[in-house]
Amino acid sequence: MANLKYIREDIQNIAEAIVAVLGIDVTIVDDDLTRVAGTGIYLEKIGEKISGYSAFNKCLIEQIEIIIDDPSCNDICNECSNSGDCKEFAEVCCPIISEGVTYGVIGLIAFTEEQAKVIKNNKDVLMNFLGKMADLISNKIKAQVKAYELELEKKKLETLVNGIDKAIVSIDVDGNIDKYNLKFKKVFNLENNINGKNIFKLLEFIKKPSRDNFKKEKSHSFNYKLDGYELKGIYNINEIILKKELKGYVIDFIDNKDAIKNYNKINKDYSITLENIIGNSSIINSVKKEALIASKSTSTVLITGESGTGKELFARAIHNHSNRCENPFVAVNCAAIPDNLLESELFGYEEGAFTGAKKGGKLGKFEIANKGTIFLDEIGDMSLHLQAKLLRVLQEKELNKIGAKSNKFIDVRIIAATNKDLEKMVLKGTFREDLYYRLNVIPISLPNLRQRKDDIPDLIDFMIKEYSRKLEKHVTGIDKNVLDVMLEYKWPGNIRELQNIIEYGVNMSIGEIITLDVIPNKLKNVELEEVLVQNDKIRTLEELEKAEIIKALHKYKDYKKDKELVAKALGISRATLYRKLEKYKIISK
Ligand SMILES: Nc1ncnc2c1ncn2[C@@H]1O[C@H](COP(=O)(O)OP(=O)(O)OP(=O)(O)O)[C@@H](O)[C@H]1O
Repeated sequence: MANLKYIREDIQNIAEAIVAVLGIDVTIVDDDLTRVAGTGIYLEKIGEKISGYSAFNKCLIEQIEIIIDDPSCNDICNECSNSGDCKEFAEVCCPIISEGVTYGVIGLIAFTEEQAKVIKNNKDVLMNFLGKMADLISNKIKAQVKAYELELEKKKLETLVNGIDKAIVSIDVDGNIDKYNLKFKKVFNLENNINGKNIFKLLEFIKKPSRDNFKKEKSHSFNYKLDGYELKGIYNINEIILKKELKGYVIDFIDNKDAIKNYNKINKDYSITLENIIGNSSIINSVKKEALIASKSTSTVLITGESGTGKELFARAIHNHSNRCENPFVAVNCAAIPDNLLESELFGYEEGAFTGAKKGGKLGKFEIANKGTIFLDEIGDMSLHLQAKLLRVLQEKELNKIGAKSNKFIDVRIIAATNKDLEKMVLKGTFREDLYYRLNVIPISLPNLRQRKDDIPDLIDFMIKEYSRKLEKHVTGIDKNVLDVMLEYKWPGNIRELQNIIEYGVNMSIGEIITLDVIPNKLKNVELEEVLVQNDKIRTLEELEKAEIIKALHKYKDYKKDKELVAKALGISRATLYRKLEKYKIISK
């Protein structure tokens, strides 16, 4: 990227300074033998390619200095194509070299006898002088290369900073704006020229950093309002320190909505769609169809189903299929947050709403989910007081923030979920009937795993792959016996429980196949669980015998001589015990 033509002005000045001192004309050519500077008759020939000047060519190629003091008997001149017409009486030329690369040639040319005499009489001095001039030019080239590299770095940084999806600005120690990216101006609706303006005046919410307390004050929440435009988020300040001296700060800003969007993007269930929810049983397929229809509507959806059946997964898929998918999906677990905090979590509050309220107020989940979807999980656990507030939001589509003077319009799609029987709760008076009907516009009932046993093999396959990858194991499948056990088991914890068992199995497996020995006993002794649960049912003697055998196996499962102890407890021989295990198809370790 270096060429003499980029510093043409500088080298022309050098050429003219030489003529002024020596009275001999100067010409400078680049590595292409194109004249880039010249004096006397060469002034008009700048830009032309020199031809036949073989001394310059030789000087350039061989990186040597050349003096011709008598062209009539000089070998180079004799070979030169221009030898008949040459008007030169003498010449001195020197290569311009920087870091081993030749960038051109500088030469002194005598067009009169007198000038030639000066050259002849001062050969060494002139050669030395010309060498110094060539060095001067090569230093200019180095500076030009540095300036180019710096400009390139600057351009790269500018492109990088503008490509970041975050507003960024740098300021000097007094707060005067130095550099910023496009997003910074866009996010704060700022006018065109903000260079040199003071950030503490422009964005009053920014606190001037104090050096003593800098670490503690690095991050703050902010609330920015300008002509009806409002923005809330977090900003971080970082120091710019050069050679131990504070030179300024870089401030970045995260809009609360952006933060949620980004969270959603990295969350594993972000991209879940109905097609990639595992399961092909007829029951789950018809639920998927209902969910697809629900995704095209804006009405409230109520998803019911036992714990771990995939209610949140379906809620996300509905959101992702809807035309709100580019906007936030905000999940709130109503049971996990104490009632007194849930209100501010959902609806937010204004600054100064109550003692202890945060400066700048707090954004509620409903505001964050604006234009998107809010997922109210475990809605059955919401207090009656909050149920009333939620009902108002649903009816009026307006939000009344704690401490706010007026209501705010919100556009949020609600998907609620519960594993409780809301109808029963309505009858008992613990859930508002009006809210129940408002929520239950599109009901979706998720089957438990017992009702979709056909899906178990696919789910197991999917989970084995997932955990093998995560845990860096090479487990590829399960033993047929394990699958039989799993198909028999009742799965009270549904898919989440299946996930736990597979994760444990993949962890514990030594080989490629998950075998019975890494499967928890509760799965193997299905009947025992039933015996303990259904003790009021009348059973056949065979059923009773089988149950007692399982009970005994369970009791002595951790003993070394378990079969012997079981047989003894049941009052039968070991051989009879084995026969009965075979008969009742009881799997035991
Ligand atoms: N069809 C499926 N394929 C694969 N994984 C699934 C499927 N359904 C659910 N899961 C996984 O099972 C776990 C439980 O699902 P999810 O949290 O959606 O259930 P839930 O009904 O909302 O549970 P809870 O009522 O306890 O909140 C999650 O890790 C989810 O990714």
